[in-house]
Amino acid sequence: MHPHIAALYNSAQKPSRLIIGLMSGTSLDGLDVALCKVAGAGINTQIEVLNFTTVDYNNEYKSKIKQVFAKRECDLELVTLLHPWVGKLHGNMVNQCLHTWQVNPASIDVIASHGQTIYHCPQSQHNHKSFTNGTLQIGDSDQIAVTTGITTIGDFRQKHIAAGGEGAPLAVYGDYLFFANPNENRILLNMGGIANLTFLPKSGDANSVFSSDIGPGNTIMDAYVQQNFKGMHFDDGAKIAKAGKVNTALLNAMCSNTFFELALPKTTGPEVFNLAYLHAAQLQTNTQHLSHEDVMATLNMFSARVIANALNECAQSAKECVVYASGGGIHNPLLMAHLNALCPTIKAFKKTDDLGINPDAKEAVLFAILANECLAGEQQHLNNTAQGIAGVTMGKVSFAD
Ligand SMILES: Nc1ncnc2c1ncn2[C@@H]1O[C@H](COP(=O)(O)OP(=O)(O)OP(=O)(O)O)[C@@H](O)[C@H]1O
Ligand SMILES: CC(=O)N[C@H]1[C@@H]2OC[C@@H](O2)[C@@H](O)[C@@H]1O[C@H](C)C(=O)O
Repeated sequence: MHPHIAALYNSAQKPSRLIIGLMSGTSLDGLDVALCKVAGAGINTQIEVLNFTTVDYNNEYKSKIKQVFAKRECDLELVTLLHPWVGKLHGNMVNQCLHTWQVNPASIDVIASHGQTIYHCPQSQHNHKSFTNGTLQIGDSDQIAVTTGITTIGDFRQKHIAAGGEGAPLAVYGDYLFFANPNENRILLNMGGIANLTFLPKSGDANSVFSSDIGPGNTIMDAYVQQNFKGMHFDDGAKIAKAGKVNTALLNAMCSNTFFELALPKTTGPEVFNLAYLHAAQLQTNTQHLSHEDVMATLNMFSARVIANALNECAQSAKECVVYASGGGIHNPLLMAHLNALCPTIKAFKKTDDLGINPDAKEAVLFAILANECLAGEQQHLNNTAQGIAGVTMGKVSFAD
């Protein structure tokens, strides 16, 4: 047996494993790195987050990725070069974290790497009859494995697509295994660039569980701030939006898009929800001359309204749902206040730290859970193609040498 296979076999049989989960989202703010101690597998998974940090991306990373990010046309040579470059960078960031945390790389069983999404296009979006759903994450796992000396499991989304899914959201697998609870109907809400939710009925009925993207979380707000407020990446504390007034005509125009009419579950990305989307709605409503503050107030309410609509829809199918929120959007006080006001059907709004998981770390932890399933899972507990949940094991293995 190859020593790397023997090492994986050994890891899979240990009572607990050390797995580093890596997530680089659509906001391009940084690489989330979560060092997790994972015991068991399947519905017996137990997770302890031993260390977590976000390693901020510098302007070079942001500007290089933005040249290809969510663009239908871009420089193919640059994409080809970025794939190993991002992988190597992520590997170096992991090395830097391990050094800071004083953790021996040899003690880590595997790294779970999401990579950097550069394009996401479910069939409902691309409309080419001869193609299936598509998504592309760069940041080659071989580079991460070679740079860190740690076996790396990556590229999780392609199996989901191969099995008929849209490649996202994958949160449902980790959410179901780790957060489902027989005493409470739960909605796990993540508000990153794009907002998504997982519905977990207390019945535990795997056929009723589902996960879906909702629409924009922070992505259009971030893009608008970056375009109009030099040096700013996002509307910190919603200061800009709080100084403006919601424009109802613009808000209503933004809310009318075929994506919102599609049944759940569905996925989307900044390929749809971007500044061009805003500009089209402004042209349609003759609101091109609004102040930046009024535009931001409207964008904030737009995200809140579409998220609230999805939460209220879920809450109709199960009484007394409790929402557990995560992702950068929880730090936006105006967005949170709007959500509270727009969701009378929700019993309570909480954050995932009430369930023991730092809300900023949740997505990185999710990928650690997926890698743990790839390594030590026995069978998939979820398999419902109607809900976009394929009963497959995801992830590809890269060895260090
Ligand atoms: N203090 C704050 N005030 C307002 N907004 C904030 C604050 N902190 C973070 N955010 C928002 O959260 C975003 C980052 O969220 P997050 O890291 O969850 O995104 P992501 O992982 O890239 O997204 P996804 O994985 O969903 O694509 C920021 O770009 C910003 O819009
Ligand atoms: C293609 C892609 O990277 N999608 C992300 C993005 O960020 C949030 C939302 O859109 C979600 O669908 C997904 O990530 C999470 C981790 C998921 O798959 O559950």
